[in-house]
Amino acid sequence: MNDLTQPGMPRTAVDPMLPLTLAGVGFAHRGQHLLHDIDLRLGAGRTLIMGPNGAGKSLLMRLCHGLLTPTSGTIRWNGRVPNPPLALRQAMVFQRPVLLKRSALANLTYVLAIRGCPRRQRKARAQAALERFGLAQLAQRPAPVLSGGEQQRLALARAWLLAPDVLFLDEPTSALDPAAIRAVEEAVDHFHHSGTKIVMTTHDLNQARRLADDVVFLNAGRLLEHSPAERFFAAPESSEAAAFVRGELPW
Ligand SMILES: Nc1ncnc2c1ncn2[C@@H]1O[C@H](COP(=O)(O)OP(=O)(O)OP(=O)(O)O)[C@@H](O)[C@H]1O
Repeated sequence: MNDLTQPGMPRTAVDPMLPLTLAGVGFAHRGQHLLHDIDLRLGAGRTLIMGPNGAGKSLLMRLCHGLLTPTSGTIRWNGRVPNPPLALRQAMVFQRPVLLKRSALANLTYVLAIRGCPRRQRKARAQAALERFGLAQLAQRPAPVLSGGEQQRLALARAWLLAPDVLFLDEPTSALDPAAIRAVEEAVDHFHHSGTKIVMTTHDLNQARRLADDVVFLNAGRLLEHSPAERFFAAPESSEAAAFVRGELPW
């Protein structure tokens, strides 16, 4: 199997994944309702999911990515129910990326191998990805000893090799210094400009202002607002979102 397209060239044009639509999606665990009746339609561009701690942002992303199954409602990708081929066209980067205890380079050649990339192409493609994300000098360094920012970029380089149509990022910069945050934001830009749909959570209002095309605002497991970013920041509809934008809702 050689399932990889060239990184930076999502297959959206030939076989669109989007829109992603959620209808009446809920998630309950041990009788506790954590997400309630979410209706949402996401098209292209950068969607930032915002809201206070415990609002359900990560849960919502995990449901969209297929790591969890809704206990009510439906999720559709351009009308299709989630299935393994559609899952392969998505990637997710976590706040603390899960990396192999091998070199940075080996983390990348491994993912190429399991996606069926011919052995002779793996090293060059992995090195190109390391270069793109500013990690070329660190190719032989074991991934566990990389700094937080470097690990994040390695996780992004790995996702880049998968050429995802959709990339989910769960608080990818929360523990990083300003230079590392900028590097991750540039990396997100690479994806965006190559046509990858971005769905990302952040607690950083300034980052959301820099990156967002549209904002999904959650509070206590409910979707209170989904608006173009400009409108969300200038004139939020709900009192909760207005307080949040003023920095008054607790994180
Ligand atoms: N797999 C799970 N099973 C049961 N409960 C969960 C699960 N994942 C999250 N929760 C609970 O659901 C609620 C929402 O969690 P979630 O991680 O989505 O919040 P969040 O908005 O991402 O918060 P934060 O900003 O703190 O990261 C929390 O109360 C959490 O404890």
